[in-house]
Amino acid sequence: MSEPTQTIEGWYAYHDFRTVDWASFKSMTPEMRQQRIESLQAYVRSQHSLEDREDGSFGSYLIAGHKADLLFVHFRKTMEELVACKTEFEKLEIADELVPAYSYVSIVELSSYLSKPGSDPREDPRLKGRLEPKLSTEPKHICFYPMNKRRSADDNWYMLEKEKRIELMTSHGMIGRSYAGRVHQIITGSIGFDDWEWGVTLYAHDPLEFKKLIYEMRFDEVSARYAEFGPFYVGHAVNEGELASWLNV
Ligand code: VOV
Repeated sequence: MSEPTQTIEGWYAYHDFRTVDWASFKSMTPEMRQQRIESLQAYVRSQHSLEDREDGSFGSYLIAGHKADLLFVHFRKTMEELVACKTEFEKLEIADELVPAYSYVSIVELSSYLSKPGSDPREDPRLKGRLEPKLSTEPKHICFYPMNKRRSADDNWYMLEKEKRIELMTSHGMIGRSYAGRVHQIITGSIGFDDWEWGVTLYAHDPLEFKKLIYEMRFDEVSARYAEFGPFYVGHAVNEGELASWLNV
């Protein structure tokens, strides 16, 4: 049996994708619509104070394409808090018009592939920021997709020797690092939590960087041979004011 890789976990993550029921929204009186928009604005405002208290983080995004209209990303300290924030959202007046499109439950994960032998990665002062990411400081554009490492008879990631996995992840890390300052990644582990093994959340100032990076990684052995991907979502961050004008009909 090959040796499992040690991982360090941070905040729990809930990616909540929604589609707007425009027909229902348009059929309302302007007052009813306004009331619902204001309920969402107040909610978004309240979520931003999480970061000040270091209790979690939150981001709201508009999504391109027909798979979803909106994405709300929640980071929390515990799984219970993650469940509670879902319930809190469902109780908002506007929740009936924001139909669930997709969701993903995971936890921020750092693996020890590239840590120096004998070192304790927890002593790295940069670790807290990586395990407890502040979404308010991320670049505007977001890309999310879930993925697996392949477990087929010929190409089984989980049967590779640790040394081979380190070699492959080193090459992966080198490609990733050549995008430093252009793409920032948050890798969340989801084995036992959701249908895929990892969630990949990328941030960039220019969405074209997502395509460039993901394309380049497809040629790298760890992605070319071992990666399997779920649906891709791309969009950009909006504050409560932009969200309100976007919802206005
Ligand atoms: C900015 C881009 C970027 C950078 C710098 C980067 C670096 C790194 C490092 C250094 C490490 C290992 C240590 C750790 O920190 O965990 C990882 C780990 C991981 N990655 Fe990565 N990755 C990036 C980007 C990046 C992308 C675009 C993808 C999707 C792959 C693709 O083909 O679409 C990805 C996936 C992952 C995964 C699933 C893991 C965990 C694998 C496991 O088996 O445990 N990743 N990644």
